[in-house]
Amino acid sequence: MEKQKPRVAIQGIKASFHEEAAFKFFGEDIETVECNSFKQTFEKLQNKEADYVIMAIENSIAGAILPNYSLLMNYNFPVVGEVYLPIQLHLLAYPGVKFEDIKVVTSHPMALRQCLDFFDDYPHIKLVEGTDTAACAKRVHDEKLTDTVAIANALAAKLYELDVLERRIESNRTNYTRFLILTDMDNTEKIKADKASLCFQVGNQVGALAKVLNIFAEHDLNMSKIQSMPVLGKRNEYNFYVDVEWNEQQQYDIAIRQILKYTQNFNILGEYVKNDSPPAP
Ligand SMILES: O=C(O)C(=O)Cc1ccccc1
Repeated sequence: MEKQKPRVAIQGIKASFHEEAAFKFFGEDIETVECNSFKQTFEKLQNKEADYVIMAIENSIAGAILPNYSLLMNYNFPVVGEVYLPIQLHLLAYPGVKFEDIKVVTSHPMALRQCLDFFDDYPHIKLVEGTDTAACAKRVHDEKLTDTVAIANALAAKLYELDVLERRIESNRTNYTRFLILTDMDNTEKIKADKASLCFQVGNQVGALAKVLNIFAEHDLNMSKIQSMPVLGKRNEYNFYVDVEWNEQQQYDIAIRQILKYTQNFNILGEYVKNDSPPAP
C-alpha cells in the first residue's frame, strides 16, 4: 500500500522559505498546506486538515518571532523537531526585465530588512512589503510586472518562472532561520530526544530564576535559548521559554523533577532530536 504523504501546514505559499524548510526536514515528498497566517496553520492541525505545522521561531538577524511563542503555549501541540535553514535571497525579475527597469522591490519584511545594504546604492528603488517571499514572486509572474522585482529563493524563481537578476543580495551571509515542527498528540513517535523546549513562570523574588538555571547547570544541561514574554494582563509576570540540550537522558529527567518544585505553570512544549545550526562560514 502506498504511504500517505505527510500534510505540512505552512504560513505562506509554495516555494516560500517555510516550504523550503519543510523540504529540508521531511524531504520533498510532502503535501504542502498553504495558510494565510500562523494561527491558521494551527487551526488546520486542530481540524485534522494537516499532520504537521512548520513555523519560524527565530532568525539570526531579526531575532525571535515573539507572537509565535504565544501560539506554542496557547495551542499546546507538541514540538517534535527543529530545522535550521540558511536564508539565501535572490533578486527575481519577469523574463526580459533589466536592472535599469526596476522601480519597486517587494518581499517579506524580514527578507527586505536583510537586503537593505544592497539597496543603499539604489535609493530610487521603492521597497514594498508583501505577505511572503513566494507570494511576491508569484505576483511578479501573474501580473507580468516589468518595473517590480521580488526578493525570494531559488525555488520561487523556478516555480514562478522568473529570472535571477542578482544572486545572494543578503547583507549577512550567516543568515539562518530556526523553524519548529509540531504535530498533534495522536501521531507522536517515541524518539530518543536530546533537546527540549520548556515554558514556566517563577515567583517575582530574589534568585527565583537563578535557582532554576542552576539546576540545569548542576545536571549538565546546556541552555541553548531563553526568551521571556509578559503574561497577558499580569504586571511583572513572565513566561520563560527555555531550550535545553543534554547527553544523559537521566540527568534531564532528574533536573525536570527538581525544577517542578521551583516553577509555576511548568510545561514541556516538546522533546525532540537536536538539529545543529549551520557552522559559521
Ligand atoms: O516569506 C517567506 O518565504 C517565509 O517563509 C517567511 C520568511 C521570510 C524570510 C526568512 C525566513 C522566513
